[in-house]
Amino acid sequence: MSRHLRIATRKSSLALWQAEYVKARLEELHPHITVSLVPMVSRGDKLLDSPLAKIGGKGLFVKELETAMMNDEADLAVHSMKDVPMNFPDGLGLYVICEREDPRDAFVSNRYETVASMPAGSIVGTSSLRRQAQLMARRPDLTVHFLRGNVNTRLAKLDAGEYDAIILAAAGLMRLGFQERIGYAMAPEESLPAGGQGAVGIECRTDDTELHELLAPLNDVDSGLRVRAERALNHRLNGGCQVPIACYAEREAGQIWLRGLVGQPDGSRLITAEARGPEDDPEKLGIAVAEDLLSQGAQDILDAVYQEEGGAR
Ligand SMILES: NCc1[nH]cc(CCC(=O)O)c1CC(=O)O
Repeated sequence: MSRHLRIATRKSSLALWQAEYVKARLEELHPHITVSLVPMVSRGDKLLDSPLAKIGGKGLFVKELETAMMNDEADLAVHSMKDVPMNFPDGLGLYVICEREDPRDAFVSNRYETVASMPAGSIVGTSSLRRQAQLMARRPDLTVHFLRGNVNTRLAKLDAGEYDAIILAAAGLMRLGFQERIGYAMAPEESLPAGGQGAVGIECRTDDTELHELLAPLNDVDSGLRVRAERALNHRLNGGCQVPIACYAEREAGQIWLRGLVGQPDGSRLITAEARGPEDDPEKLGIAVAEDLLSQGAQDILDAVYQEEGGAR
């Protein structure tokens, strides 16, 4: 079967890396197909300098790619699972979750080895309320400053001396060849990752069964089960990557072990929950852990964050 496939992708270096990765895998698996990239600018990219939390909206990074697929200008889109909303427009679906890269957060600094060794008053850059909440809970004496932009921009701002340290996803650094910049990968106990962090997913049209077959070998069962549990938790809490929700699933002794956390952005309160459940129903486990968090008052924290976003912070 010969076919030409078009991959819709954002233009950031990380998005392009991920699209090139899927292109290479597809061409290696299926010598008779050709693959090209259709790079495009998403609303999220145009707004990179403003706090995404404020301009609100999940799916800021995927909408343009979805429109391209629906208009038959592209056949598939490659996403960081962390940024993909739970629900898909009619006619599109998520068909593959690829093998997950390191899901942990990375501590990056030119001055200090660890969070613990930073003196009081040190400035840490991140724009993730999830990272901020967990950092401030441990070290209320540190100062968090806003930091957005793609991976290269963030490293450049660190190197310019604007921050004593920054925290970003290990996966993005590793994919772009910056692994030597990682001071250390933070254990889930120190910084529980965002749902889906480190995993790449592939979205395409539901009626393109020929493409579904071509994509099938890219699916990684282990990563898929874990990310499904995490996404179910996020979905139950109605959260995207702009809210202080963390969750991380591992497989252990034939079960899925899911940990979840909702944190007050200033670190004054962290709500945690965890549970183990059967591998045949990751969604049920995700919902159960989410409901445990809700029963402990997570909604109050989330409501306050949403209110802040809607306002003129
Ligand atoms: N929210 C932006 C984003 N989306 C995916 C990644 C990193 C790679 C990944 O999780 O697959 C990043 C950057 C970061 O959080 O540092």
